[in-house]
Amino acid sequence: MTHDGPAEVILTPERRTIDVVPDAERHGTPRSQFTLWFGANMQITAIVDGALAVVFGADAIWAIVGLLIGNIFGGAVMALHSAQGPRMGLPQMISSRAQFGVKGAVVPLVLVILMYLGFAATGTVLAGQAVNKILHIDSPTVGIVVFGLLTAFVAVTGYKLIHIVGRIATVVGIVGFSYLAVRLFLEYDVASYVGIKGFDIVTFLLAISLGAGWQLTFGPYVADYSRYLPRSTSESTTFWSTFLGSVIGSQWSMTFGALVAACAGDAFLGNQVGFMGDLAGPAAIAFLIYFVILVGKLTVNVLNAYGGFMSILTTVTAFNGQSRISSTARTLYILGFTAVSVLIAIAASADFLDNFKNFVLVLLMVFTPWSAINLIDYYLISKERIDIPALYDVNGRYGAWNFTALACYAAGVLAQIPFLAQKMYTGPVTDMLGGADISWLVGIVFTGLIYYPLAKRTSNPPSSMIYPDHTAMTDSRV
Ligand SMILES: Nc1ccnc(=O)[nH]1
Repeated sequence: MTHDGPAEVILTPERRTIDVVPDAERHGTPRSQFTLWFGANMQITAIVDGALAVVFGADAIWAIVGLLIGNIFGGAVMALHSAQGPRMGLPQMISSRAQFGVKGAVVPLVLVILMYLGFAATGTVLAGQAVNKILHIDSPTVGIVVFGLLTAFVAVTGYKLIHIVGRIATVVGIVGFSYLAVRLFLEYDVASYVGIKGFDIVTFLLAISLGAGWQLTFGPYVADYSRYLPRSTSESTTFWSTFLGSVIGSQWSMTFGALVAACAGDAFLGNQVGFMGDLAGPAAIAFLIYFVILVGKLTVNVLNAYGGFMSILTTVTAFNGQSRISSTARTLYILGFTAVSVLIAIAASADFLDNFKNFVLVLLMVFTPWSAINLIDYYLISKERIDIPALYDVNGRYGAWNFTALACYAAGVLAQIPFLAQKMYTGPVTDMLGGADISWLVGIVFTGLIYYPLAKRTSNPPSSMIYPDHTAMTDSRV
């Protein structure tokens, strides 16, 4: 385990926001990436995601295989973003200024903020139910507000506490989910519900999309939690610890979800949180399972509040030129974000939430082109050399608006339309493919193919990583 120092250090609110983390503040080991992403994925929404693969028609066995393929593909992309953290020392989204320009990055940022709010609001509804079960309270509002306060507390305290919550979620997740799996096999003749339908390509591809989509939405989060690691931390260790944590955690949850859906279908989908408690059996154990659900949702929702506030700050500072804010302002940003997500959660009817989830999945189409552009520039064009002071300067190397990146981004979003299979719209190519949705793959590949040659010609990367003067950091790789 890494040493984060005494409790008063862990509980002192973090000061850094979107500025570079200097060497003196770097600490920890990549193992923290494993526990954070494992813990954040051992959660009820991942179970629901896995269950959906079966609800939409796949046999549980094929759903599990498809989810695994998707998790591996999407997990590789998200972990490549994470591997940027130690070298840059920057949160994930501000690095997009290197591709899109200081103001141009606002385009993907606004969409990322909407995603953060969407996940925070929907997650808060489920976690609020777990809080209510624990406290024996009926009013949904109480659970939602309590969960919002917990989220804000951890997010304000910041990085060190977030990693500790990740470790707790890892341990309680393993214990709780193992117990539930045993209960599922005791309560249901699981073998008689799986392997009964044959292979079907459309639902198999959907399972892949559900796994990949889940991982890809974590792309905008990841470097936020690897940016304090020592600069000497190897890229491959950061990659693998993030990848394995995220893929194993989500695959575990989704496999469980696919089996639950095969055995219990609607009984689970109609009442996910309550179903888990009932499956747990005796009231005392059900209580512990609600706690496990709460800790898993808290871990991921803290990431929503933390990444959400930094994305809002990155948007605002593109126009007012600041790069640091006071601790009070930082706290207010986080409270503001959490308050809005709580209000949406309270106001939203169950039906609205369903639509909102769909909306969030639609948002996925705007992240795949962002991932492609951010990763291709960082690894293949800039070759891991970023002029960090220029990220905060509209007159710097990256300028205010990078029209090449913005045009490729727009093209990458539009190219996916014929391939979509959403509740609101199904594209013509999707119909030709019999309903199979491969839009996320199109979003990555198409954007990459047009962006690489154009950016290669137009971009102007520095010859080594340039850190701000005040940090006295130099690039050890030149
Ligand atoms: N990207 C995300 C997936 C699931 N839940 C979240 O809160 N966020």
